[in-house]
Amino acid sequence: MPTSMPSPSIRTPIELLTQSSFSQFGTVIENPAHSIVPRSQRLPLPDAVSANQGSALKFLDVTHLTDLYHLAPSKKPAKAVMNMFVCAPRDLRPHEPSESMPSSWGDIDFGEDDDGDDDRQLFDVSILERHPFTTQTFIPMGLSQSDRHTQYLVIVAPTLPAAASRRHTDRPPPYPTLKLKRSRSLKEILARARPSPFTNEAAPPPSQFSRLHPSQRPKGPGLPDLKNLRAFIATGNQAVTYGAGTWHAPMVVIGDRPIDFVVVQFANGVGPEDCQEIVLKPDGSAEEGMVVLVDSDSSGRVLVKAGIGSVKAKL
Ligand SMILES: NC(=O)NC(O)C(=O)O
Repeated sequence: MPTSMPSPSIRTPIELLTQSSFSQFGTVIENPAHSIVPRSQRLPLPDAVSANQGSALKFLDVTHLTDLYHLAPSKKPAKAVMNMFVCAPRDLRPHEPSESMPSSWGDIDFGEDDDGDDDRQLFDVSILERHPFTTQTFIPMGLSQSDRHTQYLVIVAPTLPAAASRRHTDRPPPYPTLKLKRSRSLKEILARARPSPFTNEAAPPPSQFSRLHPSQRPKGPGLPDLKNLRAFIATGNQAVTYGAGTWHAPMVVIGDRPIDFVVVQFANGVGPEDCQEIVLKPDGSAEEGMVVLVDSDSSGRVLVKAGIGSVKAKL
């Protein structure tokens, strides 16, 4: 994989982080009782059971941890690890008008900072990374839902089809691929045929990946689709899981103080299997590269400018 790729100049507005807006990239973990998304727009709740002698409600399987390291070239097994990231607030630069394109995503209020009191700053996205063989869950500690002075952004991009990535790619990086099986006997071939000559089954047997929850399936080996980059603002009561292979920016804290995150993932210690990075370089004609528009009101609250709740919703 190249270590860098040319990037167009695109300005991306911020969306609210919700399970449905984020579903193609992974999962959002939150107590549904505190969700600010209207019930009609929520995905089905995870199953819950009573626990601790009736004193607790236990939501089951709230995120889908994935370990695909058995498909890694090194075959080195991974172990589950919990790391802690202490993420300092990022530098934002002052808003300047620009010829950059608006993001192709969402219902965008791309106009100049029109409300006299609102403040617009810019975050430059200069690097993306992915963990092809594992999910990665960021759990903020000590941050409340109502904390408006310190929040975090989750910046992600879909994956381009492999063919569209090829012209940028010298050597494909390690990526989970299903191995072609050795040539099969006639009996084995017939056993997979549908309708089956041996049973009444009509549906084809599922592939290894189709058995996985949609958020767990590998995204493909391609480069990030920068034109469809998305930026979400999280509240302190939300944790986030990046699906295996999801291109994302290193965590972006906005505000006054660092956020401590406990980070849960698998790892096998083989550098390019654990983490792959790509630097975004504004291409020759591009003015500024990939930029997230960070709008906030006079109290420092980040404003949501695209997707659900974009009508000047305040977090
Ligand atoms: N997301 C983030 O901040 N960092 C990583 O994913 C990492 O593993 O370094």
